[in-house]
Amino acid sequence: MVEAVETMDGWYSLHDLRTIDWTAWKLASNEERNEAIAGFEKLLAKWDAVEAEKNGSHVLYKVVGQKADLIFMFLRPTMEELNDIETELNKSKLGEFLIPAHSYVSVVELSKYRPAKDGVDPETLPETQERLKPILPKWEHICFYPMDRRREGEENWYTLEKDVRGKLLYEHSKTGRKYAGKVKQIITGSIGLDDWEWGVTLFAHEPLQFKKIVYEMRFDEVSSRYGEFGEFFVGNHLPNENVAAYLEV
Ligand code: VOV
Repeated sequence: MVEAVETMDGWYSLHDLRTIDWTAWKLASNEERNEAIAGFEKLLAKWDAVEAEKNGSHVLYKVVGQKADLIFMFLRPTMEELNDIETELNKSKLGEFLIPAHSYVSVVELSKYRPAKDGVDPETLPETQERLKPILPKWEHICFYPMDRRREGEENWYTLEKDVRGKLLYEHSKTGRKYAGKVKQIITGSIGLDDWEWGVTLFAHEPLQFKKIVYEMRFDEVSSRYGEFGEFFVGNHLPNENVAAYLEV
């Protein structure tokens, strides 16, 4: 019988994409706009405080292209907290000008393909815990897309033996390691949570590195034979101090 791999699961994740209703925003009075910006800055400060306490993490980027204007990624210990964040944003003044564009629910995931070293459960290691509950990098660019492992005829990931899958992912990790310092990845599992099986969130200082790593990985067997990909979203970092200028009309 083919064996599933045990996963280690960390913080829950919500990718929340919004389009700004610029027409309504321009029609709003100065007071309304100022109130919306001040309220949003308060929310950002609240989320920053959660991050400083290491009880979660978040990032905000401006999406390039027409799929959305903003992409938030929130990480929290529970799904309830993700729900609270969405609701608070929806009820906020700025929320009146935000049109939902897309969302994705998942959980930070690492898998136990490698045998335990000296009988130590990797999940107990501090470095594993740090990767399961990561403080998201605030690098200049983000790239997010969902993916599946193929389940068709001879190309069925779910009928491969675990050691074969482990070997293919090891090859994958060797390609990934070439991008150390250039691309940072957060893999979130979404089987049973959203429409695809994994979310891939990449951060880079240079957007071209997204194209390079994704292209190079297409030739790894784990992607060429077993990878299916959804819609891609890319964006540029929006630091708190630039929010007011970004929203100025
Ligand atoms: C940026 C570099 C990078 C590095 C170092 C890296 C390493 C690793 C390791 C060591 C492992 C296995 C153990 C674990 O941690 O789970 C993985 C696992 C995984 N990866 Fe990866 N990956 C990277 C990057 C990276 C990218 C760019 C993608 C998208 C693939 C593409 O073609 O567009 C990806 C996908 C995944 C997925 C979906 C999984 C889970 C697969 C599953 O079937 O269980 N990944 N990955």
